[in-house]
Amino acid sequence: MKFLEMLRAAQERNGSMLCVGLDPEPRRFPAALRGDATRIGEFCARIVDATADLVIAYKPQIAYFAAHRAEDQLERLIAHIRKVAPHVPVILDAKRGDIGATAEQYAIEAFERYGADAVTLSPFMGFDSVEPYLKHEGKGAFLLCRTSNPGGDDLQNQRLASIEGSPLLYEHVARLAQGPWNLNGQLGLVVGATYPNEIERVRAIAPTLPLLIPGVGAQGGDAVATVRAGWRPDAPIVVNSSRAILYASSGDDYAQAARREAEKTRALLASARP
Ligand SMILES: O=c1ccn([C@@H]2O[C@H](COP(=O)(O)O)[C@@H](O)[C@H]2O)c(=O)[nH]1
Repeated sequence: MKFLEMLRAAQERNGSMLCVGLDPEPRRFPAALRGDATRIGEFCARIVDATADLVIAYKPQIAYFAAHRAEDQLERLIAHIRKVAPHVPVILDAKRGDIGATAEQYAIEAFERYGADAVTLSPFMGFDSVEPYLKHEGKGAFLLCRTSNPGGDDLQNQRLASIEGSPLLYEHVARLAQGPWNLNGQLGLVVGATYPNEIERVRAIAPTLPLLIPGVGAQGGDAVATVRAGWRPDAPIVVNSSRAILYASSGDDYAQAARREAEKTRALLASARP
């Protein structure tokens, strides 16, 4: 099944726009696991077990694994997701961007080593840095467009005077992804929940693309405004929350607490659907 089909199927089956972000930080683990980087995979697997019927996707952020030499645990975690939640797509948040030859290797890493269904990419180096990912049959790629951090303004909100209509950079990225760059029909965009007006603008430019929307929860993005701005019946929105769910409790009940927080967020997102 192609990535977008998987996403639509998971949205339907779990009635969800919520993506749980897997950003494990051993120093924030419950006492029995705290500080132990060898138990990253186990911590995340319990979160997956507790939320598999509530989510549209999982988004492991690779830095949280690589920082602790835990890439092998990430491989096993994704295999675990395949086993307990085969209907839920995995988006590897790696934000890669490099020349074509190197991008080919990054694509192999994401799709063959880890077995991810989609990956996040920086479009900054242009189309030849994105193309190698599109050659992997049925795999998805989300291009950073209007990111959730305040520093996103520095470049993404600059006007491109040399392009017809003088679009802002993030608007231009949205146009490219909706149009000429979307060779395999599996491209999406990353837009921060902290900027609902920009989500609306991106939606106007890219009406059929899936949007990956981080920034609700710990970053304070407005979940209701996000759905109102981005929801379309035929183009999934994938609203990510990581820390607010992973660390809903610092006790042994962390997985149950994560489930309750995920249920709450899923319901809030659903309540905002037009
Ligand atoms: O614009 C972006 C792109 C990616 N992220 C990533 O999403 C999660 C957010 O974590 P929270 O704990 O829910 O704040 C994290 O992995 C970021 O690297 C983003 O925040 N903004």
